[in-house]
Amino acid sequence: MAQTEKPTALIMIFGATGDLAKRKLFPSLYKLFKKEKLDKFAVVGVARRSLSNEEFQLRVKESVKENGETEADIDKFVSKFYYHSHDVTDSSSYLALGKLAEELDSHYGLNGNRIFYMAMAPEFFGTIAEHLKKDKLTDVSGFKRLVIEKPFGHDLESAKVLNKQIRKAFSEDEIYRIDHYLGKEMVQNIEVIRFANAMFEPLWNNRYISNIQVTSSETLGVEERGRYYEKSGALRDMVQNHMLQMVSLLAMEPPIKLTTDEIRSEKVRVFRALRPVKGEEVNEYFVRGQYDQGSMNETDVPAYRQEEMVNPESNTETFVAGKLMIDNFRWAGVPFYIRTGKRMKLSQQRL
Ligand SMILES: NC(=O)C1=CN([C@@H]2O[C@H](COP(=O)(O)OP(=O)(O)OC[C@H]3O[C@@H](n4cnc5c(N)ncnc54)[C@H](OP(=O)(O)O)[C@@H]3O)[C@@H](O)[C@H]2O)C=CC1
Ligand SMILES: O=C1O[C@H](COP(=O)(O)O)[C@@H](O)[C@H](O)[C@H]1O
Repeated sequence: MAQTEKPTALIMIFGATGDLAKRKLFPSLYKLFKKEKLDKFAVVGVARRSLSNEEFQLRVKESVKENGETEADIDKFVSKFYYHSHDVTDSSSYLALGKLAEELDSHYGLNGNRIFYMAMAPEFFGTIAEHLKKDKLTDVSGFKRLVIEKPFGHDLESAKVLNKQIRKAFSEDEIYRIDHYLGKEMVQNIEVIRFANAMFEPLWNNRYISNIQVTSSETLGVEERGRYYEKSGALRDMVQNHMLQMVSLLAMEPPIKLTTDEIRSEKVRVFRALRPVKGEEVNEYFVRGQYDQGSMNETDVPAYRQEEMVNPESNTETFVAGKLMIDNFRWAGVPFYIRTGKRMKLSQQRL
């Protein structure tokens, strides 16, 4: 598809009743729809709970409502949303999903294009990809894409296994491993400030910068995501992906071209220069914390251990702060301080 063409596709969201779908995916799709950046499309939401199409559409409607939106626009948008109740571990259910996909493809004239968005706990990513292939949902006449955010495995070994699983169903250029922080204006501005501004680049080094701080604090608690969060904690939920992406953009050398591959290579060089922290040094470099009960805007809020689907004795961290050192010529001696947490006093992302 040429960059200027408006996309036409069936979008399948796995985990369509969850937080990511509600807070990010539906509102983003609606913004594209309002700006007329989507051509023909339909959305199939997949999750276990039993919902009718109308109930699902109502949830989508609630998540996109903002001041000034017209009901008619929203109704037109949500009318393209369908719901398929399905446990992704149950093989028998994919055939029905495939049938629904074909019907919608032909009803809306979607040219056989399909986007599969994994808005579910990471342990399901590989299973879903394998089923999509086995049950022929990836046998399409148009393009197919798999979108995954994170966590991508929980260590190197599991990331490799996951890669193998998804590569059986999708080729490398069909897989979009994304990080939504890279779409934030503040993060996109890093490149502009650094590389399109002759004033800053000469100062961007250890001679003029004493330390760099990257903060992402949220006032939200874990909400209804206890099951997922218990296995992830702040370290895997925020640090290993978003925080390190920001550190790499701040620290990388100017790429020879502003292309995906060149930028990635420069980021990888930053990670190679990251000083490993030995087991016995962890306490010197990192602190972890967990939120207790308290009040936010005069409303009582529970402790992490009292949240739904959280072990009452959980030691999962909801706050992490740490110091990273990048041992290269540019950054020798400059600490990068990162901090992120839930149920903090302020919601802010700061560099
Ligand atoms: N929330 C966020 O801001 C962000 C989240 N992410 C990533 O997105 C993914 C999802 O996160 P999030 O939305 O927060 O998680 P949630 O726990 O809020 O949602 C999980 C979803 O998966 C569904 N689900 C769970 N088990 C099954 C199953 N066996 N079969 C079918 N559906 C199932 C749930 O619905 P039901 O119970 O009805 O089955 C629900 O819709 C995670 O990998 C997370 O890291 C990435 C960036 C931001
Ligand atoms: O990836 C995630 O990000 C959100 C925070 O993103 P933001 O765009 O709302 O700042 C976080 O709440 C969630 O736990 C995590 O999975």
